[in-house]
Amino acid sequence: MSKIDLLRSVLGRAGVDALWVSAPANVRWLSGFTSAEDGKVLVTPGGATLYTDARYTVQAQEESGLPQHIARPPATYEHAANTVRGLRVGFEAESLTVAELEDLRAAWPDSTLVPLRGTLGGLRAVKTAEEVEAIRAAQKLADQVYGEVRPLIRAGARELDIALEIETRLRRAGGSSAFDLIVASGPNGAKPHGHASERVIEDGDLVTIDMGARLDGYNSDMTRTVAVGTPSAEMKRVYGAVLEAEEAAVAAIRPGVRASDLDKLARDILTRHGLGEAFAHSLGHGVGLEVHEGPGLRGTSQDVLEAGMVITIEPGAYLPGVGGVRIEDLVLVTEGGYEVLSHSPKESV
Ligand SMILES: CSCC[C@H](N)C(=O)N[C@@H](C)C(=O)N[C@@H](C)C(=O)O
Repeated sequence: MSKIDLLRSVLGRAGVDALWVSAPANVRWLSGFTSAEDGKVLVTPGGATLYTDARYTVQAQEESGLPQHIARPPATYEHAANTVRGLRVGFEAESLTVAELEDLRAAWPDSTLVPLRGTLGGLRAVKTAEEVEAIRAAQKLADQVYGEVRPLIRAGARELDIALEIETRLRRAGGSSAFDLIVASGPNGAKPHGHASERVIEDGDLVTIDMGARLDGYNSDMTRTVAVGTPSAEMKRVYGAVLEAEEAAVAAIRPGVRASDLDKLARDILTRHGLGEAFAHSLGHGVGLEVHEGPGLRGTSQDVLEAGMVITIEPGAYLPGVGGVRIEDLVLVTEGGYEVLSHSPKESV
């Protein structure tokens, strides 16, 4: 079944006849068109059209097999008005701006606009074999670059210099950084998203490196925390607890497991070590065309793991003024359980 047909099969359940797709990752997934600047797809019972502007005429022809219409709003909306007349048209509540919604309402007076959440995200959570290979390739590049840069993480180096080395090597290999790199040393490790600063790494620091490669549009995500010299007994204990939680959560991955149960499993372990409050975020998330996508591995998640999902498992513990630890693997859910896609070593601390 094509992706468009798969989407049509869920639109009825969502209570709409058609969908106006505006989130760049969803546009790309449906149409193959890669520009995040200007691309929309209208899916109706009888067809699907890719809308973009004249800067992307050639690119759209090269990348997408969908029929295309080149225009800028409001001409885009006026062109689509005939097609959507009398239809209930879903729109992506998480990505359409209020201004765009107002313009759609003005241009489509004879349609009913219905806000939808997660319709395409739900479909994208289970990857095709090609998508899994793309993510595997991105992670392979990340593992290679991490291995090259690991010897540079030592006392006297600045966090920024480590980040620059990683970014440069990802670029040279034809990829890019999937997100603003996290290199957080010593007390900076207490910030889960401590972006690389001018801080000079000191003897005794733990250093958290959270990095991802983006290759052909697909992302990877992995975190390692390493010791420079000998860390304090307290941070060694924290590292051991986070590693225990991470390994236990990975080992519990299989189709049918509730994402919220996995989060609880890891959280309970950290709580037993007195670090429940220090685990300040969710256990993990899906990874694909976006670094953060479905399923969500958090306490409130309704998601259930399925074979073909690619997820992260990344417990952490953050102690303000002291430091932090996060350990993250990228994992494919398989029919029989799981396959860890990230292969960078987890060092003993
Ligand atoms: C801004 S991209 C950061 C990527 C990083 N590896 C990451 O996923 N960090 C997690 C702590 C995170 O942001 N988790 C989200 C899903 C959350 O808990 O809300």
